[in-house]
Amino acid sequence: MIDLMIPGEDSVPVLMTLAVKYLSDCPRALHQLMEENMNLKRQKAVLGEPLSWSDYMSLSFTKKVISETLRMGNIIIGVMRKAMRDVEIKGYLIPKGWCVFTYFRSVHLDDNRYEWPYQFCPWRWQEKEMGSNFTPFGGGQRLCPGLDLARLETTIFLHHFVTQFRWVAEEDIIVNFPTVRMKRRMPVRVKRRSERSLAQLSSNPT
Ligand code: HEM
Repeated sequence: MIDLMIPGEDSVPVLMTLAVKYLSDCPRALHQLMEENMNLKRQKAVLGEPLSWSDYMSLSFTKKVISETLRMGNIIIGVMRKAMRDVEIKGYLIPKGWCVFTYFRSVHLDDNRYEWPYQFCPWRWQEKEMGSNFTPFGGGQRLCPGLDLARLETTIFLHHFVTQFRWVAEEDIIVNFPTVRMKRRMPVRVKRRSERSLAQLSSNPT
């Protein structure tokens, strides 16, 4: 249990914080995310049903926002491996006993793999599957077992945050070393949406 809690404890809040940061800086993405989630909230209010797994699966733009946040944010910047025997990869020899650091940031922000890599662009995820160019959760035998939970928790957070609150983010910058964090801890002024606007939402589904 401890093994699951320690890696899961910090990474998901960082993912949520970065999503709020990128969305604050990209009003078009925020607007589309809000529309998608407001539509779902309206439907659920009309039907009087709680959120379900299929609702989660239907939030396609929200998924893209999370993928793009993972790509740009690089919450885990890379992973280390030790060669247990001589290994040859694409003509390069990694001798037995050597340690290798695979640096995810260099792949996720490589302009040969992603157009305008420093631009937050959730729409890019419509175009192609990123495959081995996208490894925020690692890969192979040590693939993060919390990857679906991390995405689910972040989706639930974003759904409630954008449908029930408005916010204004203060200026802040992302620090990438030694761990990813916000320099000023990302101060935001949050205001709950009024009861009236939420009531209008449920009485006027269009
Ligand atoms: C944004 C969220 C997360 C990111 C970016 C992330 C990333 C990663 C990465 C890259 C690895 C591979 C480490 C390696 O290969 O050496 C890993 C491993 C691991 N993660 Fe996550 N993780 C996240 C959330 C979580 C959550 C929510 C949990 C648990 C509830 C979790 C549990 C673990 C565990 C137990 C391992 C070790 C797996 C092993 O060594 O076999 N992670 N994670």
